[in-house]
Amino acid sequence: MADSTNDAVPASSEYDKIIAVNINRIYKVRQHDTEELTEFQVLKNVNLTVKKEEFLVIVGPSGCGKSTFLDMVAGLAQPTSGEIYMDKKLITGPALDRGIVLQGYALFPWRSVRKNVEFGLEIKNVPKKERAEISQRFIDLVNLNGFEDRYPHELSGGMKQRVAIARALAYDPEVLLMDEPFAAVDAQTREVLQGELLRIWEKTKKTIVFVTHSIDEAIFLADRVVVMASNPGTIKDIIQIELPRPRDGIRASTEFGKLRQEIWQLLQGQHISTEELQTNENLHNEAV
Ligand SMILES: Nc1ncnc2c1ncn2[C@@H]1O[C@H](COP(=O)(O)OP(=O)(O)OP(=O)(O)O)[C@@H](O)[C@H]1O
Repeated sequence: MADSTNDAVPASSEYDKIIAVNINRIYKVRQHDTEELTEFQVLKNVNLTVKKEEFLVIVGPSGCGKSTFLDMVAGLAQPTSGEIYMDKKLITGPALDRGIVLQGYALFPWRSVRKNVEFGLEIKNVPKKERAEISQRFIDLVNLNGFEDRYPHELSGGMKQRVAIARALAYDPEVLLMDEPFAAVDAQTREVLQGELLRIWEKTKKTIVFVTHSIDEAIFLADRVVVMASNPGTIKDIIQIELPRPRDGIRASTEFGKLRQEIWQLLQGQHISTEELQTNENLHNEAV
């Protein structure tokens, strides 16, 4: 579905890419015992601006509405009230200007790596020769050179996720929407993919909205981290991540530790001391 212009576009600067205004999402849920329909508010008054070429990461407790919000930016779901604009145009449905990378890869099992990456280009009617050139460029970019003719079941989890990223990038969307894309891979592969994603982002200058449960992943990747609270889903705070880039080796720094503690406290809604933080080794990459 195409996006349409809207008279009531909110004031925005030339640096704004996506603007969400007063987003509310209410589901009607049937009670098992009485069969009555009750309202369940998932998102309440969410206002958020994503800047052009920004890497924005959203963290928050399970069920706070992160995926719901991302689905709305993708145009796959509609708010009950409120609007989301991209480049001052109201988002009313999905379009190729927004690429989506989900947890669990969602590759086409009957298509080879090359054919998966070419999918969006086929929809855009890009001629065959050009398609082959573009797909090869993105296969190389995600370090899958030599695997072009493999099928998804012949790849590791990390490789499948690389294909999903290459597929989303190949048709050149302006915005990349990523919903826990690395949740299904092992910790080591996850760090490799995070590094690769940053390298690709710096090279391609996309605007990225990325959802994760991992505080470390959020800090490592983001320009800003949006911390959400649940019941109903609201934005609790937005933390600017001013760590220098490139960020290789940054996880061990004091600044990184401070940010980890700050976000952890926000998510817990309570104060915990540095000592407590350090004694909990699992906290590093723990799901929130
Ligand atoms: N179609 C639906 N009908 C009713 N409730 C729904 C529906 N879809 C989602 N929800 C509810 O909305 C809430 C938010 O879901 P959402 O998947 O956006 O949360 P999330 O923050 O992404 O969670 P997680 O981190 O666990 O993936 C959840 O409580 C979920 O049960």
